[in-house]
Amino acid sequence: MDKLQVRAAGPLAGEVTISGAKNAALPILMAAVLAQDTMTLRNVPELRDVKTTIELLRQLGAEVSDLNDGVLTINPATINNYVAAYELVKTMRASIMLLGPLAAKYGHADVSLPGGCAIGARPVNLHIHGLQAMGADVDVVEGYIKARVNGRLKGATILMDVVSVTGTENLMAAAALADGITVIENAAREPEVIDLANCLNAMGAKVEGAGTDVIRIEGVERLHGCEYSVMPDRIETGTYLVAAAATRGQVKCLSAAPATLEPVLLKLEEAGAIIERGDDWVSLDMQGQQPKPVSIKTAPHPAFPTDMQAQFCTMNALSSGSAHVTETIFENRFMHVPELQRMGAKIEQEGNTCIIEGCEDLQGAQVMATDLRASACLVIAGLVATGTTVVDRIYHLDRGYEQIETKLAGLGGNVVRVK
Ligand SMILES: CC(=O)N[C@H]1[C@@H](OP(=O)(O)OP(=O)(O)OC[C@H]2O[C@@H](n3ccc(=O)[nH]c3=O)[C@H](O)[C@@H]2O)O[C@H](CO)[C@@H](O)[C@@H]1O
Ligand SMILES: C=C(OP(=O)(O)O)C(=O)O
Repeated sequence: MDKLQVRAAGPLAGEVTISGAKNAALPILMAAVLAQDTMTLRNVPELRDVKTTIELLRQLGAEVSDLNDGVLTINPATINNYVAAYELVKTMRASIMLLGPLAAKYGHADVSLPGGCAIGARPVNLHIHGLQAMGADVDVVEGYIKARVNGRLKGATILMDVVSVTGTENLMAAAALADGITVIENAAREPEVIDLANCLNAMGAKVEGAGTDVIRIEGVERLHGCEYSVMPDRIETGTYLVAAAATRGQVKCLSAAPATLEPVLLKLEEAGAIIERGDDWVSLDMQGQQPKPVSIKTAPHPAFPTDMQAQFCTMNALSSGSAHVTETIFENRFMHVPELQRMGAKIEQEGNTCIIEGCEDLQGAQVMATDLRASACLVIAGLVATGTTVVDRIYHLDRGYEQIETKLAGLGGNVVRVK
């Protein structure tokens, strides 16, 4: 199993090119199932989750090219199997996003229940209830969600009890082919929901209101293939900005979309960073200063994203004071805290809040990555710690960060992958 060996090498400095967003690419790749003919997707990141999605689509019978310099073609016309099997779904929860498109296009979807993961139970009841409201018969049998539709799904008004990103995306994609109008109330407003809506509209769908909490979809009878470029990854961007802040360095992120990460940029400014932004770039400069502590509370967009919480824990652990970090989205998203404590971080957890006392530096240790963003926060800690940090189980990291060791090395970081 691969590990990352990280050593401090002073402040990070330089430019890094941001990849396409994992959380936009995955729903878009799965929504390709809805098209009549070939989709050409650009800026697709080379990630383990993308490879898993390609494998899932191929198992359905779709003709999918290999990923070449960010370009992927998917011809869904050859799909003849409607089962997303446990073996792949268990490695990637986002596979649930095949449920809506398969049910809408083929009237038949058997998608393995994804199950919980390190950060929480992550139920999918809202995905199921929404499809039922659109007229699908949905049962959970032997670990599989089995959806059957007689004819077309019917447009419906759906109130989401909880704001769910993939729940909104699944139902929005399904509604694109439904008969009539679907209104999703209390919809997620994340930028990735907008990106999926833009792609669906490029395929001929009629989606309005994505990015607000009410999305209206007028179903159409068929969707065609299109060319679409996936938005830049706002969480990858935020991760490199925090890495530079924690090392008291400077970084310019290219091919980024700063407008999608405003809450993170505001908190970095509060930490003392000088942030500059253009349409497709954002830079951070700490001018050699230790970050100031910043309290954060995660919540659905446009509030502070849960996917940046772990990285901010590391930055606060290296700050000049005391901060509170409160997680309100997932019930178990502090698995990185004991690992940071092993590196000398002063963190006390009380329920869903961590109280963090900053210090000048951490000590290198052998640590275990428990999920994607926990892995990133441990790598950032290793960039500042004395001695060597070895981050184990980095298959989590490979799910969502393209070539992290190469990109960090380009900024002067000392990060080596060891087999
Ligand atoms: C592939 C992808 O885009 N993943 C992102 C997506 O995950 P994901 O879409 O799985 O997360 P959700 O937005 O659905 O989860 C938000 C909350 O809703 C709850 N819930 C969700 C669905 C449901 O049917 N019932 C229910 O109770 C969850 O347990 C959680 O407490 O949004 C999360 C929250 O921004 C991010 O951390 C993930 O990176
Ligand atoms: C939690 C995440 O992803 P996923 O929903 O794919 O597990 C993440 O990107 O931080």
